[in-house]
Amino acid sequence: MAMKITTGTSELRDITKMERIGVHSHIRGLGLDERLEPRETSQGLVGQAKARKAAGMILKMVQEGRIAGRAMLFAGPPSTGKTAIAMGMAQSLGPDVPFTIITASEVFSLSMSKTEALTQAFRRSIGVRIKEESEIIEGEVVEIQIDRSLTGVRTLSHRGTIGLECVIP
Ligand SMILES: Nc1ncnc2c1ncn2[C@@H]1O[C@H](COP(=O)(O)OP(=O)(O)OP(=O)(O)O)[C@@H](O)[C@H]1O
Repeated sequence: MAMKITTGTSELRDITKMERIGVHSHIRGLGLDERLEPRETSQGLVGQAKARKAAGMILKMVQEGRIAGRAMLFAGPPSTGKTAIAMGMAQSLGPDVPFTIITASEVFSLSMSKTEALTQAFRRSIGVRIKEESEIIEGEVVEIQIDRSLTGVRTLSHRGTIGLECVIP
């Protein structure tokens, strides 16, 4: 796929997000058995047995509703699987649990305030589904009446009425 790289901030941000999704797209869970023991290779993860088991124990407490609103800190050298295990936890919690990545450089960006960056990340994380319902009235327009002021003075806003001939089932 061709990608255009310009100095525009939004385009650069999109590419970063796509790359991050790509490098972890093989992860579908923590790869644990029913006793929370890590399978050697499972759900896209391999090795890191102790870390996966520890993450699985926390995950079980979350699933059972025993902990909520807490944070986990993953520490370790670069590229050792911290993000991968966090992604595995989110995947195990199901499709309704969004995985949101936010980098320090986004929070300290010059183009956006810290509050705005954090607000956007929270909005992505809470995964609110907005359902909008609207009533549609179908019919044939039989009359259009625009109300004009009696003095003849033009105003910016006009009120009017549209008459519809409808068939009500
Ligand atoms: N145990 C694992 N099994 C399979 N793939 C893994 C495992 N650990 C890491 N990876 C993959 O290796 C790459 C680097 O891992 P990841 O980005 O999770 O490391 P990190 O510790 O979060 O790095 P950084 O500190 O630089 O952010 C990613 O593509 C990730 O999916």
